[in-house]
Amino acid sequence: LAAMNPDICRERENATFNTETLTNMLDGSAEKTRRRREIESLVINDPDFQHDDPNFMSRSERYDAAVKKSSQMIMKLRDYGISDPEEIYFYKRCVHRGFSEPLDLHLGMFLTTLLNQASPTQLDTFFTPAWNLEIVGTYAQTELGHGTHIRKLETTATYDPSTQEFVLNCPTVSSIKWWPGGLGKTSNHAIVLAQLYTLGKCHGLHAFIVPIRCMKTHQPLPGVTVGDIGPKFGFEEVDNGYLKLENVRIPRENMLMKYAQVEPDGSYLKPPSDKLTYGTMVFIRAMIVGESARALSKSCTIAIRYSAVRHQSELRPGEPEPQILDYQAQQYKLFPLLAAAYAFTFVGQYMSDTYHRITGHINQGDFSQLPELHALAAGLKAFTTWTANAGIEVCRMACGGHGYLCCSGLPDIYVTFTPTCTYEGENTVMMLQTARFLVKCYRQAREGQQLSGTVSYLNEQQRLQPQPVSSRPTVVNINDLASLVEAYKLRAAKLVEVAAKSLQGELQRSISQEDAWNNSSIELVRASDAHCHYVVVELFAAKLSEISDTAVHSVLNTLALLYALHGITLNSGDFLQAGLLSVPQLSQITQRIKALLVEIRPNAVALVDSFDYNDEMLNSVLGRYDGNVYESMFEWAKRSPLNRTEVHESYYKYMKPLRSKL
Ligand SMILES: CC(C)(COP(=O)(O)OP(=O)(O)OC[C@H]1O[C@@H](n2cnc3c(N)ncnc32)[C@H](O)[C@@H]1OP(=O)(O)O)[C@@H](O)C(=O)NCCC(=O)NCCSC(=O)CCCC(=O)O
Ligand SMILES: Cc1cc2nc3c(=O)[nH]c(=O)nc-3n(C[C@H](O)[C@H](O)[C@H](O)COP(=O)(O)OP(=O)(O)OC[C@H]3O[C@@H](n4cnc5c(N)ncnc54)[C@H](O)[C@@H]3O)c2cc1C
Repeated sequence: LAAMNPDICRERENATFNTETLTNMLDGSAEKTRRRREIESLVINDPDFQHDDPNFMSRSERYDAAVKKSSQMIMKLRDYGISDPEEIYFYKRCVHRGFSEPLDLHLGMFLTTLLNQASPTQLDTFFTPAWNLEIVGTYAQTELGHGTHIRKLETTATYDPSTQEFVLNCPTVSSIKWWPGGLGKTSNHAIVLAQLYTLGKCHGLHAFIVPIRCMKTHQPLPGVTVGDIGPKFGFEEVDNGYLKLENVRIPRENMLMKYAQVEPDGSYLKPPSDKLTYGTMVFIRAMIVGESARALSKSCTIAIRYSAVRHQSELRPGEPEPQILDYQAQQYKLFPLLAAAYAFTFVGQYMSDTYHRITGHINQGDFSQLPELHALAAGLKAFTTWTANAGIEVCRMACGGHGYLCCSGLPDIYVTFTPTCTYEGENTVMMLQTARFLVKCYRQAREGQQLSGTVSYLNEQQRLQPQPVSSRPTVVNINDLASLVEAYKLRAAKLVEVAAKSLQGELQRSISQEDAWNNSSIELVRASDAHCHYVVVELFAAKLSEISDTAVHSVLNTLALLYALHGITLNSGDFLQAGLLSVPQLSQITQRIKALLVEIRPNAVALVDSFDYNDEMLNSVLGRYDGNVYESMFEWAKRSPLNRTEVHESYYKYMKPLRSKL
């Protein structure tokens, strides 16, 4: 075993807090950390789950290996008796080393949609076979022609009372289902979102369970055309698919009927809210917030550990080359992202808790908090994925040339993560959904209604009217987190007002609501962004009050300040325009940020160690815990398929004959 790299050892000795304490806090408790590690080691020490480097495999081999692992995983989860959803998730994440896999849609959306939208009788019929993987399903909503605007989806489900069946059709090319994960080759069922027609009337989008492949032979059923949509930017393990349905008949009982219903004679019973069909999307959006934290914390782990062992250039003439982590510019790239990774971890926990709390109420028949849940999940999904997406690239480039190698792990993190900005609701579209809610709340507050929850700040609109800077004694205290939270709140209030006024102004030019909305999109997206930014800063600050360990508290407080101040510098125009900040304060903030970078420097490696990514999970030669990067890069390169022979066959086929001809 090679010795630990001395630079990275020194980093760990210099930390001012106990890594394990922080890891326990991130997991929820010491017991939870123990259990997570136990589950991870079950996978890592399992010979069936030895991980061949996918970079040296073809797409078909990667799909094959992923299906093999998933099948074994299901057996082993049974054998070990792991049934807690969180524990299943740890196990699964470790089995697939963070890659997406063909059963993702079955586990994440097919089962979830059944649980939330099937009637009790339907659950009896479908859930157990689906849980036992006899039924393997996907969530088939998006079509070639429409992903965002789902009201315009064209697939139809027409009720035939004479046989008590629905007849499904994709009548046009643009109505072919396109994208669903696991649809191409893996699934034998799909939850298909289709326009419901009964007794000659269209009732909009509803969910149907459609068998697509024979349960015995796995051949496509009559009327079903199904396949893989081809190679993508990433997601190579996943058979995202197409599906064309032609006069496919399913029993009446296959429409999910917990809320809306079609009776045997074809009469239609309305759901209590027509947005309940969209529930699974809200769930996944809420979960994606935590994924943003993971993608960013992994990338920071790689870039910061590597920056601690990499030496380059001269800082002072004649002295040894410094660790690149000692360059202020390097710290300025990485530490704000590290702070964001922590912020998003806490926001992810909050979003998951909030989802479960409000879904609990919905299951009791109380739908009152659904609009806020939707607005929050949509906005935070967009806000955190945008930041993490850009941040992964910053981390990769901060590793110089070696970041471009697949063995750095960063390209895979990027291509796996970047579609979160698009799927489950395109980010701009999601921001506009949040804005719709914010503008509505703003108007309600204006009319004197008392708002609660994350938008309660809009109640204070009168008090919030920004005054000229000169008439205020102090604007914001840049050393005080509570004061920064307040500034973010005021900025959000201001930008919501700007957006609402833009709408109002447009309407006064007597154009339609819809055109006014389109002409105000820039302001609307910015309002949502500011609202989400406020929520994130607020939650980070709130988290600090829960931390009892003083050393951990101190280092997280530094990170929270950095997160808040860095966000102000990125959006300084807003804060200046709103009169929340003075010009001299801007340069004070830069000075303060520099001081915070210096404070964080000795703890940087310990802060990424606390995320506790096992080397097997991180899958990065640059991010190795022991810091021995060059040796393992050289070993990895030797395994490149091009190196299987000393002389490649192309030499004999092309170069050698060419030489004799010239
Ligand atoms: C953009 C919208 C939201 C627009 O919907 P619409 O019905 O036309 O709505 P509107 O007229 O703008 O608003 C009407 C109203 O509906 C509300 N609403 C909208 N969505 C929800 C929701 N989920 N929960 C609760 N409420 C919702 C809106 O807030 C509006 O409310 P309001 O009228 O203002 O009171 C919708 O079409 C949509 O959600 N599009 C995005 C599609 C999407 O997310 N697809 C995901 C496919 S699955 C996938 O990508 C899986 C990948 C996973 C993987 O591979 O791992
Ligand atoms: C890897 C991957 C996996 C997927 N898995 C699934 C799956 O399992 N099941 C499934 O059903 N779908 C799946 N999808 C599809 C995905 O949900 C859609 O691609 C997504 O919802 C975006 O819709 P779109 O492709 O129609 O984009 P478009 O809506 O065409 O977006 C294109 C551009 O138009 C803009 N735009 C659109 N509407 C508006 C508006 N109202 N206002 C302002 N701007 C607008 C967008 O901001 C964007 O810039 C997957 C997609 C990917 C990439």
